[in-house]
Amino acid sequence: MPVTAFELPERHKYQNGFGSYFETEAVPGALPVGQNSPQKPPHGLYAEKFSGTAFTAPRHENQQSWLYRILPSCAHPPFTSVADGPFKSDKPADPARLEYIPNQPAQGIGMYIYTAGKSMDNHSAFYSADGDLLIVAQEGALDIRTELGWLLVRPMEICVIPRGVKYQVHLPSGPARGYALELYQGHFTLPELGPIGSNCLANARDFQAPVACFSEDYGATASEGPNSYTITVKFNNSLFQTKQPHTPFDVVAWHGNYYPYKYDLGRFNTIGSISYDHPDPSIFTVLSALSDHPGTAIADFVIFPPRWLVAEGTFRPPWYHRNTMSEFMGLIAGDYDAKKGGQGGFMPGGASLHNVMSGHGPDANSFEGARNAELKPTLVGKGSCAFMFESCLMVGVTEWGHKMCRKVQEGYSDESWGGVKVHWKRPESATVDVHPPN
Ligand SMILES: O=C(O)Cc1cc(O)ccc1O
Ligand SMILES: [Fe+2]
Repeated sequence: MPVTAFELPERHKYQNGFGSYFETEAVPGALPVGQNSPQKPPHGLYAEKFSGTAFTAPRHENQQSWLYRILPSCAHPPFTSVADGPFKSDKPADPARLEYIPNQPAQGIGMYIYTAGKSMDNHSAFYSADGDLLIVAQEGALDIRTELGWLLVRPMEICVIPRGVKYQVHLPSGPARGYALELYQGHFTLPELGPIGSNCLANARDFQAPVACFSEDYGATASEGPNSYTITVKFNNSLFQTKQPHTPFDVVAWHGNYYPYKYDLGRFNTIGSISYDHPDPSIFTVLSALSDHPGTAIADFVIFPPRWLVAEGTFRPPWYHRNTMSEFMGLIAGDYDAKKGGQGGFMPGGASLHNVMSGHGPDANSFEGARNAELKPTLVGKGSCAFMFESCLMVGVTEWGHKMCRKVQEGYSDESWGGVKVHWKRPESATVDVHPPN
């Protein structure tokens, strides 16, 4: 079920819809009427175009918003490199001979597990120039102040912060943990529904965009006043910083279809087999980032929410498989029916990576359980939700992910599948030709 609603502050009002064209003003009359860039925008605001696709992208893909703000984003001193940041790429000068290849636009995805113990301060903001960030909250709420307004993202909710949107994260319920997927190309879409029809899975009306909300701390010009606001940017996987005298959260009104949004996973309308066999998990896709090849995603965000299993004569958990796509899985709450938990099991906050063509499936205990289970209608995953980032790209793991995090579970393969039993019984009537001899 959806996350329980409680009284939200005024700033947490939302506009509902996916890929919609919204308009919102925190002060009446702040949006210009009938044009985007009047000679003098209302209330002395600056008009700023914010594009999420190339200007000439086809209409159905085009994403942009117009922001009406107290000062334009360009009003800041130069950025300098953050040499000791986590994405450090600075190297001392050396006499090596170098040749340069032409720059390629970033492609693909990045996957992260985050933990946070303290809120960002009111004078800090961050943005990624590399891609859109899909955040999966697992523990602790994130109250995210963005240039376009606030999003409260609680466990069992997700949000997407598009490339370039500045934001500041607060932790209203204490320490937070979760997962994120950074998409370096394109944007997320809702999956096609095909014969399912015009509703189900994630419905467009359940996506929520913020309303405009601004603060007023500014110097009269870009260079006036103490440079007390720190802006950090992730640019080509390196961090850079600048300080400016005015708040970046000064957007009084905006309109457009390029904006951050959130979604409550409890609203997902899950579809499954009502006859037999286990369908492909693509029926659980919430959001998809398409490649140029139809049906093959750069990234799919797939969830495994509580659902009724009724398939007859069927091995109900996921089958054993090797997948041409890579599968990164996480557990938001509860347990997962292919890995029943306990010692060496899949735990909330944990993750697994089954890369391209790496064989996997239920662990031996889950397999034996499901093989012998009575096939009555069963609610699986009550109070639980696993998810998967699935990609057509092979996934590399950083030094941090391999070693430095010291969280890689020893013996995972053996504990999961070392104990799978042979159930093969050769029929006595069968004649077999075993060659070469063992
Ligand atoms: O590997 C997994 O647990 C994820 C998964 C679930 C499923 O129902 C079918 C295929 C699949 O990869
Ligand atoms: Fe899988």
